[in-house]
Amino acid sequence: MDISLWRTLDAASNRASEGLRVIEDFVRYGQNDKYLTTELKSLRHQLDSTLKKLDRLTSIQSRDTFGDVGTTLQGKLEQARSNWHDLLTANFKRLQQALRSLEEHAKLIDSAAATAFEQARYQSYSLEKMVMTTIAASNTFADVAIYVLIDGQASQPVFESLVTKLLHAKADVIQLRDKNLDDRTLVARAQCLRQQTVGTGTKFIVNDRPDIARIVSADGVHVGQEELTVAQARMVLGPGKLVGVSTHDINQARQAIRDGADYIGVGPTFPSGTKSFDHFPGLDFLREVAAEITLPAFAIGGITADNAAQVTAAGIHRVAVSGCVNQARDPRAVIDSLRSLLAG
Ligand SMILES: Cc1ncc(COP(=O)(O)OP(=O)(O)O)c(N)n1
Ligand SMILES: Cc1nc(C(=O)O)sc1CCOP(=O)(O)O
Ligand SMILES: [Mg+2]
Repeated sequence: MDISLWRTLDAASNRASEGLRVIEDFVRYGQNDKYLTTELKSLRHQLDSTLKKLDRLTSIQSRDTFGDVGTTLQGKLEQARSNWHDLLTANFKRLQQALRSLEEHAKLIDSAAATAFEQARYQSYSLEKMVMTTIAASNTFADVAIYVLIDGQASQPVFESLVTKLLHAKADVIQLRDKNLDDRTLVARAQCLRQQTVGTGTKFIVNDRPDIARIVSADGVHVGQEELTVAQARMVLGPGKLVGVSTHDINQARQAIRDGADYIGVGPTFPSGTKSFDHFPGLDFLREVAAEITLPAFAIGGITADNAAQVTAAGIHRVAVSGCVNQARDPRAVIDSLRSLLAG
């Protein structure tokens, strides 16, 4: 066996492991994201076990760091990482290029190892999407705590007046969720909500309908477990828009991350006057999400200023509410007290 092949495998395996470690450290210590850390760790272990199957000793013996012409060719760019995005992008690239090199060179000696490196490379593409989306979404929703769901109301003027109150109350997100209006009326309400929210800092999400979200240039869409997938919703909405997903158990929450959702609804937490449910994952589910997920998560279902402290005690500091705000005589007072409870 040509020693140069072992030298190449040694260098590429070190590069892959190092790139993966940088990403894992960032997600673990910088983001405190247990789920993503676990996924990255599992890829690292998988990679280690494939590398072990190759002849690691021969590979190390063939190492010639001082004779490597590449060690003195480091570009300026390699020392310059101006933000988390650059740092992660560079290290995912390093990982993927190293995996490709391992795959191509392993083909010369061990086709099973080559296939394993190929699988690891595909997994790294998915992980890149999950990590980058989660961190970007955490930034997008950094100051977002109160998400209000409203229906289309009895008329356009009544609707406009409700939206005006919610904007004065500084609701962070308003979702238009109406299961009864015909499409044209729904589009008219959505257009009105778009005009009222534009430039205010309040995000505008359409429930269920990426087509309507696109028509009115909403900020995003919210989909449920039996509706369009995140990828399908993005296909309709176009790039740069938010897609949220309802989740009712921890596996659905993990799947939403793998699908590249920007946020999740987690519930139902308590019995709700807005929608009826047979099953309540409740506070236990909120605790599970808080323990391992940093993708923005909004507790939903029967949340009011009277029980919001239980939500924060479960580790969730964002809520999506409907009844407690829309039926209040003073929506602003409710939003203010929710906000101070969530901040506490
Ligand atoms: C923020 C948020 N979370 C959950 C839901 C519920 O969505 P879904 O399960 O699709 O049910 P419907 O709202 O469509 O009845 C939501 N709308 N928003
Ligand atoms: C629409 C909806 N979805 C839920 C879920 O758990 O997925 S709970 C819910 C109702 C939210 O309204 P309220 O604050 O009035 O209970
Ligand atoms: Mg829905």
